[in-house]
Amino acid sequence: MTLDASAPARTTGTVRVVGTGLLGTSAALALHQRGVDVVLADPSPTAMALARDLGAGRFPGPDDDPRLVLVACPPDVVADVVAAELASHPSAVVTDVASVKNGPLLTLRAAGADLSRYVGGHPMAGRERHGAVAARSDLFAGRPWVLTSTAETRPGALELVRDLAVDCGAAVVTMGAEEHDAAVAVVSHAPQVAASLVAARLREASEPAVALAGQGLRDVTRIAASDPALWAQILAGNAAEVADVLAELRADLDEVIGALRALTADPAAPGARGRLARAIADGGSGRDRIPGKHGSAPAAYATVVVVVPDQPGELARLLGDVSAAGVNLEDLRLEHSAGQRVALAAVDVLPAAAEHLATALRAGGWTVPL
Ligand SMILES: NC(=O)c1ccc[n+]([C@@H]2O[C@H](COP(=O)([O-])OP(=O)(O)OC[C@H]3O[C@@H](n4cnc5c(N)ncnc54)[C@H](O)[C@@H]3O)[C@@H](O)[C@H]2O)c1
Ligand SMILES: O=C(O)C(=O)C[C@]1(C(=O)O)C=C[C@@H](O)C=C1
Repeated sequence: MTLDASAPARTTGTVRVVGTGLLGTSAALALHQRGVDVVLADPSPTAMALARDLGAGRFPGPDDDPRLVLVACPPDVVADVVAAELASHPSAVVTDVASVKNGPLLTLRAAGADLSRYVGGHPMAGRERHGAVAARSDLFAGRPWVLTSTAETRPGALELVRDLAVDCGAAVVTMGAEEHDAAVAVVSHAPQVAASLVAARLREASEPAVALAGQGLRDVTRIAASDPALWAQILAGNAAEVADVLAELRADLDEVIGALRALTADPAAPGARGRLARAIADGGSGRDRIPGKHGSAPAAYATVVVVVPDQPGELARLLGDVSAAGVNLEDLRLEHSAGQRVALAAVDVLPAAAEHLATALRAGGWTVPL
């Protein structure tokens, strides 16, 4: 998805982005592309220079007077950095993007920071990579961006931060910091632990076993490649909530293990198959609740599978042909099989367009298995 960079930005004045890694540089790129004056700051001169060279904004000058400061540094220093920015820019509204919200808020309140000018934030978008080089201007497009204003927040501050999030292409959701932390424990933090633990089982698997890995394993373990230092901070910052979700997960796992042990002892163990089926069905019911694009209900897309030769430019050619067929691409997944010189592209489109697309691609010389 691309943002409409030609539409005028709602954000006016200078935005100072502190922490020019993945999140900070992605927001800076989105804002700068829409004409917003973006100033970049990071204790790492390399991170700052990279962000500038990628087109995310400019270096700070002596006369900068930011209207808005976006803090995108690691969670364990976020409260200190927000407090310092509130103090150094006494007329600016300060927001942040840290994945935990209640701990930093309590620290700021205890330190006597001016909370009237602080609005906590958390875009529900990211990647398993970090640093400016992984940044993308469309990272937030269509994704929820949580804002956690408080009773102390002064009028207008929330709207200013809302405009920034909207200029980045996000859909703003407001909630309290505690409610946020409980929610992300279920939808982000416990899933990260589960993915990492599943992937960790692969360390001792034999080479022939790992070579059989298919798309299911890749889907479940993508985020296992996340940054351990960042996640240690996130999990520690939301420890009680994440522990509660994981304890429920452990109880469910114990049920499944119990059923499997019962079947090992007696292949006809009464109730065991039912418990296994329920575990899978419950997962399906949970998954069905995940919203689709723009927070809407998941659309039931049809998938057209296309064989793509493993050569430079082939995927771009396929995307060009999908577009030339007049079909909107809703999603795309690539499946590589070990030792094969082709990949399978699973092209998701609206059901009404699937047959037309398959016919058009076959006519264009693509192999589209029935
Ligand atoms: N990675 C994700 O998927 C994701 C998604 C949503 C929110 N977040 C949150 O965004 C924040 C940044 O994460 P990221 O993935 O961009 O990490 P990152 O490692 O890519 O970038 C962090 C940047 O902060 C800088 N930094 C370190 N200490 C600093 C300090 N004291 N003051 C200012 N800058 C400092 C680093 O030099 C680095 O450039 C974190 O709080 C994280 O919880 C991350
Ligand atoms: O998609 C990813 O790779 C993410 O890391 C995204 C994700 C998430 O769990 O959804 C991870 C942590 C952030 O705080 C917000 C977003």
